[in-house]
Amino acid sequence: MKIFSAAQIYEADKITTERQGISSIELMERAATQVFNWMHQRMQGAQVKIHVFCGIGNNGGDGLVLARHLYQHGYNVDTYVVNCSDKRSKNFLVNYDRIKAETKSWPTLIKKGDELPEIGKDDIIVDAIFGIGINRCPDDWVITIMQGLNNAGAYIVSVDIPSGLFSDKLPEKPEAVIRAGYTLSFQTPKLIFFLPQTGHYTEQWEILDIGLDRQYLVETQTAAELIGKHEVLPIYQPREKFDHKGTYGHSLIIGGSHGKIGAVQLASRAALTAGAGLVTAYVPGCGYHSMQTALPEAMVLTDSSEEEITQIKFKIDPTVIGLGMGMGTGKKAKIALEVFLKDNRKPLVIDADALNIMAADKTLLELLPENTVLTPHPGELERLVGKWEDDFDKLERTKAFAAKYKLIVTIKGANTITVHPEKIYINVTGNPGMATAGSGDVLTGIITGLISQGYDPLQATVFGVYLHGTAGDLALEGRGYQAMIAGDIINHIGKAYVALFKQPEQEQQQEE
Ligand SMILES: NC(=O)C1=CN([C@@H]2O[C@H](COP(=O)(O)OP(=O)(O)OC[C@H]3O[C@@H](n4cnc5c(N)ncnc54)[C@H](OP(=O)(O)O)[C@@H]3O)[C@@H](O)[C@H]2O)[C@@H](O)CC1
Ligand SMILES: [K+]
Repeated sequence: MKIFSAAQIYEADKITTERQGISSIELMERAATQVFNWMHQRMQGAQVKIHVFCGIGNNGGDGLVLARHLYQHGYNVDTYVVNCSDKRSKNFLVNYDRIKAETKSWPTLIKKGDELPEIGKDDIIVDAIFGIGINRCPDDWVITIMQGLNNAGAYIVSVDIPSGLFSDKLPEKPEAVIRAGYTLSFQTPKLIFFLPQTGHYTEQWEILDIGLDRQYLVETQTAAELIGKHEVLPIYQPREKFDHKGTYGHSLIIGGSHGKIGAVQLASRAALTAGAGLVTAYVPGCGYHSMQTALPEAMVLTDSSEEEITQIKFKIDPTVIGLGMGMGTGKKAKIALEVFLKDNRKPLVIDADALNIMAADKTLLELLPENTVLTPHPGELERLVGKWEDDFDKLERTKAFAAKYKLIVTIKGANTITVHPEKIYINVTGNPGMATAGSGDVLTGIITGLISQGYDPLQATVFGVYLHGTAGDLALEGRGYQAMIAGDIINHIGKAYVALFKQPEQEQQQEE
C-alpha cells in the first residue's frame, strides 16, 4: 500500500474535487461522514458522552461535521473549538455555521486561560485539533489542553493523525501530541505510524477510504510503501513440476568463529527452509562437526584456521553468498573479507560482524556489487551512516548511504524498513518476541535463500522480511513473546508460505 506524503494528499484533494466535480466542502463531508459511520457502527447509538475537540483548520472542520452527524443521530455529544489561531479555514467556517444551525448553539470555545470541561474516564474524546496542516509547535496553553485530554483517562479517537504530530519531522515537545487509542486516517497510512519515535502516539490505526481520485492514487509514485500480503503475493514465484534442486540455486553462508558457529547454522537452515536448492556453510575448522550434525542437509567447507575465518577460498560456484554472522571483527577476519571482496562478483547479503568491519573501513563498501543487501540492526546502522538526530534523519542518511554505494539496506526493528535509493519499504509483520538472539541470522538466511531461487535482491529483501515477520507471528501462538527463540522462526517459515494463500477466516466460512 502506498504511503503518500502530506503534499501528495493535498494534491490528491485538489485533483479529486476537479475530476469528480465536487467542492472541497463536499469532500470534507464525505471524509468526516466516514468517521461518523465508523463510530456509529461500533457504538450503535450508545449514550456514552462524546467530547469532540476541534481545531480551526480543516481537521477541525472534520470534527464539526462529525459532531453534527453524531448530534443528528441522537448521540450524547459536546463540541468544543480550541481557538488556537484567528485564521479559521473556509471549510471550518462553513461547518461552524452548519453545526450552529443544527444544534441551535455554537460549540464551546476554548481560549487561553480557559479550563478543560469535565471529562469522565468512560467518555470518548474525538481529537480533531490538528491534522496534517500543523506547521509549528502549538502555544503553551494549547499544550496544556492537549495534556488535559491525554490525562483525562477517556478513550481518544484521533481524526486523520494524532494532533501535534508533523508529517516530516519530530514534534519539538513530546507533551504537545495527543496520545490516541485509535487513529482513523484518511485514504493513506501516514509514515509516522511506523517510526519508533512517533508510532507510539497511536495504539491502533485504520484507513478510511474517502474516495480520492483513483487515477491519481494509482499513477503517483510514492517515496514509501507499506508491505503486507497484497504486496508480496505478486512477488512470490511459484514452482514448476519439472524444476529440480539446481533450479533453486546454491547459497553459500560464510561466518562463525569459536563459540559462534550457531549463527551460521541458523542462517544456513533458514536459507534451506526458505527454499534454496543447495546450501554450503563456510566455517572455521571448529565448526565442521557441529554443522554436519545439526544440519545434515547442508554441505560444509572449512577455513584453514580452527578458530576463525582467516581466508575465504572455495572451489564451488554459488548463486549468492550470505556473510558475516558470528565471524568476529579481528584483523584476520578483516583481511579475509577484504581479499574476498576484491575478487567477488556474486550477489551478497551482508550482516553482523562483516557490517562492523566495513563500518570501520568504509573503503570496503566500494567493493560491494551493486544491489548488495545489508541487514543492520540500529547499532550497526549507526556505525555505517553516522549518528542521526531522529527517525526522519535516520531514513535520509540511510537513503543517501544506499544511493552512494548502490545498496539495499534493511533496518531491523519493530517495523523493519528496507531502504532502496528510490523507495523505502515498511514491513507490517513481526512482533517483539522476535527480538531474540539469532533472529537476524535467520533473516539473512531467508534473504540469501530467496536470491538463490531467482528473486532479485530487492524483491528477496522485501519478501524475506515479510516472511520472517510472518513466521515470527505464527510462532507466537505456541510460544508467547518471551519463550520464542530464533529456531522457532525457522520452524514456521513453511507455515508463513502457506499463509500467503490462506483466505481470511470469514470468507472460508461463507464458502462452506
Ligand atoms: N484528502 C484528505 O486527506 C482530506 C483531509 N481533510 C482534513 O484536512 C486536514 C488538513 O487540514 P488543514 O490543511 O486545514 O490543516 P489542519 O491540520 O487542520 O490545521 C492546521 C491549521 O491550523 C493552523 N496551524 C498550524 N499549526 C498551528 C499551531 N501550532 N497552532 C495554531 N495554529 C496552527 C494553520 O493555519 P495558519 O495559522 O498557519 O494559517 C492551519 O490552517 C487533514 O488532516 C484532514 O483532517 C478533509 O477535511 C478532507 C479530505
Ligand atoms: K487530529
